[in-house]
Amino acid sequence: VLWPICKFPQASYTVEFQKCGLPHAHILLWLQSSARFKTPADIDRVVSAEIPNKELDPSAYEAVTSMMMHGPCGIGFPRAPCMEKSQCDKHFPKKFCDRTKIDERGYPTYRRRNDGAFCVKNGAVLDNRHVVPHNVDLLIKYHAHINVEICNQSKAIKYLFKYINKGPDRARAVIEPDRDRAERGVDANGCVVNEIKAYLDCRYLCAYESCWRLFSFDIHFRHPAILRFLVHLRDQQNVYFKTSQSAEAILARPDVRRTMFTEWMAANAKYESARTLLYADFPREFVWHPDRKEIRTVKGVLHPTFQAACEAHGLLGDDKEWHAAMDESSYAASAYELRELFTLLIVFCQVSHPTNFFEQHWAMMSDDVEYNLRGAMPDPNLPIPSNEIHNRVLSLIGDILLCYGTSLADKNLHVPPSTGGIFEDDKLIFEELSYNCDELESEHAGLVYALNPQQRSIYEPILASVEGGAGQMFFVHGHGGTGKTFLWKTVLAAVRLRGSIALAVASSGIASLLLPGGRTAHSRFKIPLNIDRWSTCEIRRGTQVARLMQQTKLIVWDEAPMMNRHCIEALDRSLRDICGASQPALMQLPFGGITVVFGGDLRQILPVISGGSRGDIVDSTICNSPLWSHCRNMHLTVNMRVLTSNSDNLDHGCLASFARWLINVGDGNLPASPDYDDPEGDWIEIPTDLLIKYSGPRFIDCYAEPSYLRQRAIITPFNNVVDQINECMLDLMLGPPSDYFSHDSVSVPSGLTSGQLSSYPIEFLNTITSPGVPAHRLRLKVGAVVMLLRNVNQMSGLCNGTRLIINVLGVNVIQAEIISGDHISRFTRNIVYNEVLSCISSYFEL
Ligand SMILES: Nc1ncnc2c1ncn2[C@@H]1O[C@H](COP(=O)(O)OP(=O)(O)OP(=O)(O)O)[C@@H](O)[C@H]1O
Repeated sequence: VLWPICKFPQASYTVEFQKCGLPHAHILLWLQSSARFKTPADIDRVVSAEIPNKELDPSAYEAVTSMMMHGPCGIGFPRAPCMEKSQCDKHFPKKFCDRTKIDERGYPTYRRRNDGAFCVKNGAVLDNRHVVPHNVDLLIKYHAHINVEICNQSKAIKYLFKYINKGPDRARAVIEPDRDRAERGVDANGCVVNEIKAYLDCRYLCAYESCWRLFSFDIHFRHPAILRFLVHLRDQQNVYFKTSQSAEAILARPDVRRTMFTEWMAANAKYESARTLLYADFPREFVWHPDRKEIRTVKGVLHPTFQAACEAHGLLGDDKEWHAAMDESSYAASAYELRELFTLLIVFCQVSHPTNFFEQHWAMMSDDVEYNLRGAMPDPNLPIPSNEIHNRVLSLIGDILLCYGTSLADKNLHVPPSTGGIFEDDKLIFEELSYNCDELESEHAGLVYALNPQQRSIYEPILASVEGGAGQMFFVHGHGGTGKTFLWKTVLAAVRLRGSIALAVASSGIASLLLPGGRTAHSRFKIPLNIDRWSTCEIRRGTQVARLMQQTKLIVWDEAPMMNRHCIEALDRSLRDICGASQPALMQLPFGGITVVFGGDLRQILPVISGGSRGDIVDSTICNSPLWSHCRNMHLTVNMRVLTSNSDNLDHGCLASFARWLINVGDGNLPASPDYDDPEGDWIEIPTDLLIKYSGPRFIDCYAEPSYLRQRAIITPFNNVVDQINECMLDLMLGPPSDYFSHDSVSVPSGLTSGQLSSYPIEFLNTITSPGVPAHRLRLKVGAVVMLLRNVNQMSGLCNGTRLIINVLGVNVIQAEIISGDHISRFTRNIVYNEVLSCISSYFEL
């Protein structure tokens, strides 16, 4: 039993330990810090760790030696209950000590003089080193083992509270048998009523807690409560702000104009009774809520309820936000854009009632559908049943969902009856076979003609493998600019113009945009995000994706070295299974007999293994996969980027030397600079002739021009520096900023109980920053450059790395223009704040 006494020695309560049947209860008294315990001598008066003098006080000697001697334990007494791994877990015997001391942490070391005092217990001689700290008067009065400790400084006081709230070590639980129902009362609904049990069904308070409450001890308090009354001259109140905030944003804050003092004046004007009170007396009848003055005011509008204010902030976690996004977009967006936005919301934004959501908005997504149906009818004036249009919109949304690798059924949307169109059930195959063969032919002819000898020596065996059905596996090594993408385009065109299916994938979204018909490997093959050596792709036999795989003749996988080998092995397992379903012999072949070409530069980014060591990273690369032994390695070494660059602005000699220098960096051939004697890093000096000296126009004069922004970027390795640069650049731009806030919650299926959940309050979640996820507050302005951090829609060029310029900042929707990749100048409306907008990183360029 551990018991705190706060007012010792005038403890006003009487706890009769012996009556409790605990004559030798182990009681720990923590003596609260007070003026009495300022010096070691004060402590010595109350707590002792020494054997009293038998001659002077026999009863004290008797009490201490019978109850407060620890042990014997240690050598010769290994079975003592305190012994753990040959050591006493209470650290007895203690050291002799001439006087009581309190260490800097607030823990006391009691006086244990080496004065020859001893007693004999269980045949062992024990001296002052074995005395448990005690108070002699308490021992004599209660005749119980009462361990007394001084809780002398605030650092140690936490124990006082810890022990109170710790609860008992033991509890008794009773499992009652289900007695005969007849003995019990049954209410009108047939439910058993056990009045006695219901009466006794009370909250359990442990002994410590109940005593703590009975004695009304404070847990904490501050006395006296002090509130500083603000006084200032008219419009001369202090305004606190961060240097990074713009003047407009500061002035828009309601707390800037309304202070405690101005509101006192306002209350005087409004309430008769207030005029009788002095400022200092005001709190007796009025309450000042420092936080309430602004919480209901959003962008200068005072909302009637907190809920309305939350809604205006877009903080409500129901579908309202998505409905509002659709409504907001409907004023300016076309039906086609609205369908894309709708699909985006369904895929990324966890809409809770997809069917309701669709039913409420399908009409606004149907303008062009009705127009097209009428155009196809012999008499355009005939009425079209709304059911027909409804289903047509659904089916168009189904087509977009397919591009995201999902379907109407997967998203709990109604599946309309089939219209019986060609390839209705195999849209993915149809899509892959619908390339324009004439265009492909002329493109291919030009590309093949231009191939350099190295590229040709790779192109031919790949085509031979595809045409002969040999199902070979290739790996094409090549540094940046050696013409890998050029080669992929040639090979893909060659296979596709023959009417065969060739799938182009890349490990990253931005690289996939460079390939014709390119997708990320994860989305194309449904590779699970949590991957291990036993994973398989989430492609079921008999599905559209599975049928597409069975028809595929070639897979080109760019930037393969940055993919964990388990992803590649998962694809191998899945393709063996899917292709082997129709021809069992294919199960024995890598990738089910499909020719697969991997490409990349092993010196570039390797797979990211969170918390992994260098060895883990190397182990996860493709060349350590068992599949590697099947791989035919080919090399591209001629830097075509240097050879073919025909820009007048570029000095070819400089470009070539830069390319050579870059290869040397990658190969580790450059010595660390003698100027930077840094044992941690490998510092390499960039030759001054490779540095570009900037002498162009200023950012503030040109930032409205997309072509200016497209060619410029600031790259820094740390997110906090990015944030600082963003703030600085945003301030340089004209116009008011808009703030968008993320909406974070703890994922409940992660095994947390509700108690554990409450230890992750929203405020805490909002402070968490992690790589790849922007901060809780995203500040944007029209004209700002942002970069997408997720693959939102690769077909539209919206993927991880796509840069856009903000054109319109709505409440729920942002309209932006793409400024990088092949989809430049495409307007996109389908970026909606909350989960999806959280994939945007504010990103500026000079
Ligand atoms: N055989 C060729 N004839 C003419 N131009 C070529 C040839 N091969 C490549 N190029 C050109 O060289 C440049 C670099 O080629 P490409 O982008 O294919 O290289 P890469 O290896 O994919 O580079 P990175 O790894 O940096 O993406 C491109 O402009 C491309 O058009």
